[in-house]
Amino acid sequence: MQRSAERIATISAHLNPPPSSHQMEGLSAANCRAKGGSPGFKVAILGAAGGIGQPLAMLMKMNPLVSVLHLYDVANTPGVTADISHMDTGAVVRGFLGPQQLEDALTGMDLVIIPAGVPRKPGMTRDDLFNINAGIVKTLCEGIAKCCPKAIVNIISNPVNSTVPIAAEVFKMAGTFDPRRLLGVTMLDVVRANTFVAEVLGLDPREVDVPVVGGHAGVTILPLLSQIKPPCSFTPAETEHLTSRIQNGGTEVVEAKAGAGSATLSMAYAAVKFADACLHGLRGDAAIIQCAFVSSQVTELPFFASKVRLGRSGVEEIFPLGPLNEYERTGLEKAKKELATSIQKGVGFVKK
Ligand SMILES: NC(=O)c1ccc[n+]([C@@H]2O[C@H](COP(=O)([O-])OP(=O)(O)OC[C@H]3O[C@@H](n4cnc5c(N)ncnc54)[C@H](O)[C@@H]3O)[C@@H](O)[C@H]2O)c1
Ligand SMILES: O=C(O)C[C@H](O)C(=O)O
Repeated sequence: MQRSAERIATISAHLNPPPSSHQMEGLSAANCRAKGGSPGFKVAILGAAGGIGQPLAMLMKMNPLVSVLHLYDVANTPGVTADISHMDTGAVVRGFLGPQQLEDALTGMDLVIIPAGVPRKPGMTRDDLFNINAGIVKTLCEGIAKCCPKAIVNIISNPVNSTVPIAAEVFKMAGTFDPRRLLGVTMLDVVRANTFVAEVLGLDPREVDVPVVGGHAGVTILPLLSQIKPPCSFTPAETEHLTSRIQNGGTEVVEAKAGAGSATLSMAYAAVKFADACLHGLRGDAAIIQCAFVSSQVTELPFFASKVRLGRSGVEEIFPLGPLNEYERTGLEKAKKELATSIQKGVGFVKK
């Protein structure tokens, strides 16, 4: 009897939260279970109400490794949180709205995923987003440095080639920078590469593994077709076609969406695939290897995307590029030139 009265009180509190309540929570019973310490990781999504954020939030709510899911945005989080929280999966969902709730959103998080910021429209480069997104990423990373400095951070906001260096500078200034824990998400390039190569080879894309190195914009996206699994050779025309399609995959979507934004659904899929790999690494699973844009000594540049092994501390090993053919060596030089400028632009933004 007592228990049932308590339940009714809990449900009623959920339906009529006190006006001062600043958090939007999912089902109260689930909250009790989380307070009791259910296994799993605490994940925050910053920019959770956006085109990427919403499907990403939905897919993370379905991930059995997630026990608590914090959804932060400057708009629309109450609706997204209420909606996602009705899914009958284990993770407890809480919503946070606006800068005054950023610290609560971040405190205690193991993994923070950042898709906050504006997307491209046709005719724009990713670098054209810098003026708006640089400041957004800087502010969010200042919050991370303060509230969850040990969290793994996955940066999706473009231009990734500059926003990752921005994040690194913010963390350095705060004295919290751990290069193993900061990762730019280039997974969508790998997802596209696997798909497009599988199309040409007539294979199931799940059987194809294409390393994509460099960065995440135009010529900085460098697929290493000479290293694909299963091993396969391409004609020069096939190599040219595939490389160009992989490098311009983002633009293909931006043009098809005709002003309504850039890739959101395939990006949410890629972001979850990558976040899931980070969580498996955190759990201590063996041989978790993905491509990511990280602080690196693989080239002379301070950041570079290549294959990395993920573990309990984040990036535990960065693999060398391996043997490149002449086409790839030429591509690498072009990629490094553009990357150097984008990295410097990000560093300069924080240092100015
Ligand atoms: N890394 C990649 O492979 C990849 C792929 C696709 C898109 N992107 C990038 O991801 C970003 C988001 O794309 P989208 O399509 O979801 O855009 P969107 O406009 O649909 O959503 C962005 C969300 O960010 C929120 N936001 C804005 N300022 C914020 C702040 N200060 N704090 C928290 N949230 C804030 C907005 O309210 C919005 O809900 C863009 O920069 C886009 O270029 C990257
Ligand atoms: O192309 C964009 O602007 C978004 C994203 O970087 C992508 O590769 O789809």
